Amino acid sequence: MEKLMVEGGHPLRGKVQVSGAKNSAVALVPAAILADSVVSIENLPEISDVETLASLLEDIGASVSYEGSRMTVDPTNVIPMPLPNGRVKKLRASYYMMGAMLGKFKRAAIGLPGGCNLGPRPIDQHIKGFEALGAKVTNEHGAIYLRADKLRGARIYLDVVSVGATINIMLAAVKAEGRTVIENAAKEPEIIDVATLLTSMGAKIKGVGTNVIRIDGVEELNGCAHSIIPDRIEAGTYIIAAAAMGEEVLVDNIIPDHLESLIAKLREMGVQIQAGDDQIFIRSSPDLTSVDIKTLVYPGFATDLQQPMTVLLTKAQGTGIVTDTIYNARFKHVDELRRMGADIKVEGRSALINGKKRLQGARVKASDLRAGAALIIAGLMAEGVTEITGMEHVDRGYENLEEKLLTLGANVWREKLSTEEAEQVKSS
Ligand SMILES: CC(=O)N[C@H]1[C@@H](OP(=O)(O)OP(=O)(O)OC[C@H]2O[C@@H](n3ccc(=O)[nH]c3=O)[C@H](O)[C@@H]2O)O[C@H](CO)[C@@H](O)[C@@H]1O
Ligand SMILES: C=C(OP(=O)(O)O)C(=O)O
Repeated sequence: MEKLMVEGGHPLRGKVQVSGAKNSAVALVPAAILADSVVSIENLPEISDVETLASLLEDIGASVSYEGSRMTVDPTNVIPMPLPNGRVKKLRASYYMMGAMLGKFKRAAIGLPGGCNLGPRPIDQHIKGFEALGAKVTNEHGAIYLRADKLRGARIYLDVVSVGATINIMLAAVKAEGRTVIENAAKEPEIIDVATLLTSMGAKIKGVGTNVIRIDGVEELNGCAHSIIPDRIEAGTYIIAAAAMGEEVLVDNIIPDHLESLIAKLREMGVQIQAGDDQIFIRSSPDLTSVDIKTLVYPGFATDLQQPMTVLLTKAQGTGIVTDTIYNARFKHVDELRRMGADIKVEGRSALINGKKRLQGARVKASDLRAGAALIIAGLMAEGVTEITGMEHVDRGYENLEEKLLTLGANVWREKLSTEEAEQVKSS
């Protein structure tokens, strides 16, 4: 077990390159099995979620190889092997194996997924979609069994706008007979990225990026090459870090349009931001003003950036209210921030942040991926050294985190936990 040590107070300066999007990659890798020949995925982030998914593909007979940030998947010999718990539980996105295997084999047996503990993360809308396509779905001893004689296109109205359900239904429907219409679909850029890959394979998909997606099933899908879009959440994390501590920071290899809601809020706070074609320049200000944030489905403010944003608000003048309408329990970072001197109250699905508080280095624990990102930014801002455990969550989603922060002038390093510390972390 390791901890990240962050010595605070160093201004950030320079350029950081953003990697491929985690939340695309975790759907693109399972999608590759739908093809009948080799799929090459470029700009793949080197993160543990991708490694886990690649190992699941190997478990069902795919051949996976890497060359730098390119992954090649040869799905020629895949078989519908059950994937019970174990590694499936390590991440939420293992649920994309359900849609991909159902689409490919008309059957699948997959353990219930894991992922960040953000409160309940139901998959009823995914199941509703699979059933509408003709699958019989049962939950037996903690695993979901899907079986269909035939998949037939259907009209599916999502009761909640869900990224996961939209993608999973697309994966299951691309080879179904006839037309599938997903109504009230999510519009996140990662969904468009998955549809782009499927279209390159030969799928017929229209309307992605709107709330009605139409899919005309095809019999076969072929191999192709695809490059993943930049990670808007990783980019947002560095942008928020720069808004807190940046003298002059350039966040490069991004799609600024994907970050509009964040940019608008940061400008409202007084952060200087210039957006170019594929980069954003950020300069912090000593006089930041508080704002209120409400997370919403895309293009609203991303729930994944809510936790890092909470930290920035501890520095601003006034009181900011952060309301998470997607995950109402996504506030586990708040107790840890309080240990560092933050003045934050959680009421229902909102956090009230009283600003202009100086943070102090402390021993804190990352309870989930973006809580970890938030604590790292807090560490960069704090006086003294912050020790962050729970880094396995952060490693699920941030490629070369230390290297990138060091390039910007931060002072961060990892240390192994002593046996005593490891015991304490396990029992806390
Ligand atoms: C819309 C939204 O902001 N989605 C975010 C959500 O995606 P993620 O894929 O985790 O969640 P969904 O988009 O699927 O779910 C959105 C909401 O719908 C609910 N739900 C979902 C599926 C279902 O079958 N039943 C159901 O009730 C969820 O509990 C949640 O409140 O978290 C990801 C990781 O933090 C983010 O990258 C996504 O941008
Ligand atoms: C919560 C996240 O990941 P996951 O849905 O994979 O747990 C995230 O990307 O912020």
